[in-house]
Amino acid sequence: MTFGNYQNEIYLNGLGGVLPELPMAHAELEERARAALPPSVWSYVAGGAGDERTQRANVTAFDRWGLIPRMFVGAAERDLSVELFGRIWPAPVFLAPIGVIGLCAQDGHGDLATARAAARTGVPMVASTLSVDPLEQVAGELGGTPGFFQLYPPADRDLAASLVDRAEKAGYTGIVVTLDTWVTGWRPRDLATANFPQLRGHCLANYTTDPVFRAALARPPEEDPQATVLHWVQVFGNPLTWDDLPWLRSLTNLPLIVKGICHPEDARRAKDGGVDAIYCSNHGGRQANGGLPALDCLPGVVQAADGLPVLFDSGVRSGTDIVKALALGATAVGIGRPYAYALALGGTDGIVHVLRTLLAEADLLMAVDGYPTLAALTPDALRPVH
Ligand SMILES: Cc1cc2nc3c(=O)[nH]c(=O)nc-3n(C[C@H](O)[C@H](O)[C@H](O)COP(=O)(O)O)c2cc1C
Ligand SMILES: O=C(O)C(=O)c1ccccc1
Repeated sequence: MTFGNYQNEIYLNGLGGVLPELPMAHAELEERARAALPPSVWSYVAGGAGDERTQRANVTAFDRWGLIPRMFVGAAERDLSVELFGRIWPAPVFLAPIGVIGLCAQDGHGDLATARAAARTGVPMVASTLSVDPLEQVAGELGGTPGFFQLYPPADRDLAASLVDRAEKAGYTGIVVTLDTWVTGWRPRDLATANFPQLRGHCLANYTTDPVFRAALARPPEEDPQATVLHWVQVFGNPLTWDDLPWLRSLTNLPLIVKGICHPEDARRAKDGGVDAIYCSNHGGRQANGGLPALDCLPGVVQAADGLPVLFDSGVRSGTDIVKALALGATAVGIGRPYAYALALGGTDGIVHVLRTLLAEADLLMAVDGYPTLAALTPDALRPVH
C-alpha cells in the first residue's frame, strides 16, 4: 500500500481497500458498531473511567487546535514514511494494543484479524498481553510488518521474563510496557454489566500457554479454569516503582517503550532509565477520570523526551487528528477504538478500511495545507483556537 497521491485513486479508481458499505466518519462507525456488537462487548470497548469526562475530553481536545495552511509549497508529492527503531514505517501510524480485541470479531479471533490488517497495510501492530489467541499465533499473521508485544508486567518476574522471551522468539520487534493499568480503574459500565469476570476467561491465552504460568498451577488450566483465573488475578498487576526500571530494561535488548507517560518529569526519568521511546497516553480515558486530555500532555512530554521518539494515542478519530498530533511533536500516532469498531463491522477488511480512510485524510490534509513532509509538521503549523 502506498500513501502517495490519493486524488486519482479516489476519483478515478475508488480508494483501494475502502469498503463502500462502511462509513468514513467515526461517529457513524461507532453507531454501527454499537448495533453490531453484543452489549457487554460494546460497553467494555466504548466505556471508560468514571463519568467518562476524560475520555470525551481526549477527543474534543483536538478541536482546540487549528492548523494554518501554507501556500507556494508545491506539495504534489508527500512522504508520510518514517524510520522508527531501525525500520521504515509506511506512515507514522500504528494499531494500539487492545486487550480482548478477539471478541470484537465475529469469529472471536480479532487478534489474528488485526495482525492480518497490519500485514496487508504495513501499519505496525502492538499486540496486547490480554489476547484471545497466543502471541506466537498473532505474530504468525503479521507478514513482514513490524509487530510490538505489549507487556502488562506481572508480579511474577519469571513470568514477565518468559513472556518477553517468547515475544522475542516469535519475531516481535519491540516491547511496549504499559504502566498505567496495574489495577483497572473505576469503570461503571463494566461494573454495571459485571463484565470483567466474563471477559477474563477470554483473554488469558498468553498465560495458559506459558510454561512459567502453568508450572505455578496445581492442575493444568484446561482442567481447572476457575483456579487458573484466580491465579491470574494474583499475578496480573504489578505496581512498579522507578527502582524496577533497570529490571524492565534488563528483560530485553529489543526497543523498550513505556506506555502511559503523561508527566514531563516521568518522561525525563524514563529516558534517563534507558528506554528507547516514550508512549504518551491516558489509556483512552479508561483508567483515570478527571485527567487532562492526553493531547494536552503531549507537548510537555515531547519536550522532556528531548529527541527520543514519542508515540501518542487517546482520542484520535480522524486523519486531521493524526496531523495535529504529529504537529504537536508525536513521532507516531496510535489508533485505538476506531479499529475495534471497524473490526466488528468488517473483520480484517474493516480495519484496512479504517486505516485507508484515516491515512488518506491525513495525506490530503498535508497536501492542501502545504505540509508535504513530516519534518514540515512542527508546532508552527498550528495555534490554539480562541
Ligand atoms: C477495549 C480496549 C482495551 C484496551 N486494552 C489495552 C491493553 O490490553 N493494553 C494497553 O496497553 N492498552 C489497552 N488499551 C488502551 C489503548 O491501547 C489506547 O491507549 C486507547 O484505546 C486510546 O484511546 P482511544 O481508543 O479512545 O483513542 C485498550 C483500549 C480499549 C478501548
Ligand atoms: O480494558 C483495558 O483497557 C485493559 O487494558 C484491560 C485490563 C485488564 C483486563 C482487561 C482489559
